[in-house]
Amino acid sequence: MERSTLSYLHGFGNEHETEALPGALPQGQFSPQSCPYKLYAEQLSTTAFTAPRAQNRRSWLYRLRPSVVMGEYLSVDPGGIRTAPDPEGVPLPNLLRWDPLPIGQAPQDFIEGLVSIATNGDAAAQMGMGIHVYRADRGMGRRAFYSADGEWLLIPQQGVLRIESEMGRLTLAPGQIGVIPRGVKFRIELEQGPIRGYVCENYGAPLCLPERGPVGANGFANDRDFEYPHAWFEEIDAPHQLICKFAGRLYQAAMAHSPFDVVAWTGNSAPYRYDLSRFNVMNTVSFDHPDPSIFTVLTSPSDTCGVANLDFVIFPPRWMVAENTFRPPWYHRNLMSEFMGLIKGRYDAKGEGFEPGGMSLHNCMTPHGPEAAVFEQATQAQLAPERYQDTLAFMLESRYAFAPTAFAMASEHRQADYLSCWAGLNKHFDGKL
Ligand SMILES: O=C(O)Cc1cc(O)ccc1O
Ligand SMILES: [Fe+2]
Repeated sequence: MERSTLSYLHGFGNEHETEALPGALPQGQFSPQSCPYKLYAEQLSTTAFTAPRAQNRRSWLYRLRPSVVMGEYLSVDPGGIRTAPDPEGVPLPNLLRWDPLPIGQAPQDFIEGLVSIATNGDAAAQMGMGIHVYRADRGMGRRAFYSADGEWLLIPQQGVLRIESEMGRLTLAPGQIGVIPRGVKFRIELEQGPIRGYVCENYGAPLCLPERGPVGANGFANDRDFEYPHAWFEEIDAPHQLICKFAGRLYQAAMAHSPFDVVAWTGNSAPYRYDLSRFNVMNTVSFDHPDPSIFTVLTSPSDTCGVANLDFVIFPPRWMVAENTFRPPWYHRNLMSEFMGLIKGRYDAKGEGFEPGGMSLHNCMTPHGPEAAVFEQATQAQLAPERYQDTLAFMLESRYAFAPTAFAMASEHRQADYLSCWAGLNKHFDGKL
């Protein structure tokens, strides 16, 4: 497999500018009468034209042909891909957990291997998300994809992939995340396969960095660590297939050339990646277990201040120093619904059963917390400073309850006995202090 060494532009949401050929970007204006190299100018708006300036996202693309030069969209089978509201999906209060989905026997590319696990909200109302698992052992070749339904957050768990997009190329390995804005055409190639990971298809407001509040001007995910691709293009006049996800359906359109023909672009909406090891972890240095919102990497706000459409939260390697404290996550019930995955290692509330590549769903107000063995250990341990090593879990937290898909409910990889990991939580109360 080819291994690429790509360089990147830095800074979250910056007004980046990049050209694959010198002088390809028009200077001083976006839309001159004729563009350098006789390219076509095309604006890509991923927020409304009139969105407030701080949230407004758009880029100008300078390409060999405008995107409209393509065949008609024809409806195709969506395979395992589902979108909210999913008629087969029922939001359930039950605690649910899945073992990792195997990568499979038949050769499949990123799109062919996609299967949806849960959805929430309503794509048409631009709220909520779809959660999918991707599995692939070959690249997409002359197939390209975009979603009109939402922005795609890729969370790799195995293998190394390369996002080849209209706006350039990025590699992605476990421990990194990638975000592809709504509408941006891309294909996934393999650098080191097979690949497996999670996708969060965000129907709502584009992900942005959370506020820092009293923490100050630095910390958590720092803007400078977000990496954007340099412009890259190919000039291939041969048949390509464009697949589009629109209003929950999949369509396919023929193209007589590569859609990856953008020679230069400028703007603040483009795919980006972030290495989760750059997350500057904040936590207590005194006592008690803070809310996991301290680990929010990116958030998609809803229309209610402080109540997210979606928070992407991680549980990274860190020192644990809390004194006289039950250190694992507390037992709790939560307005927000929690979907979790594991990239590597062990998660501190669970032992065996929550494996890398696995998933759990704890919906709105469903009680949960550490399993019995973790409780025993945590209440008796000597509380010395301890480093949580080689571990990386994540949570997609949302105000909207999740509906697992029919596939996820029927899957042989769903753990029917998940509840039993709490069964050993016996009563210790004896009426005495
Ligand atoms: O339920 C979970 O495991 C996620 C979680 C972790 C934590 O440290 C505090 C609250 C919470 O929901
Ligand atoms: Fe929780």
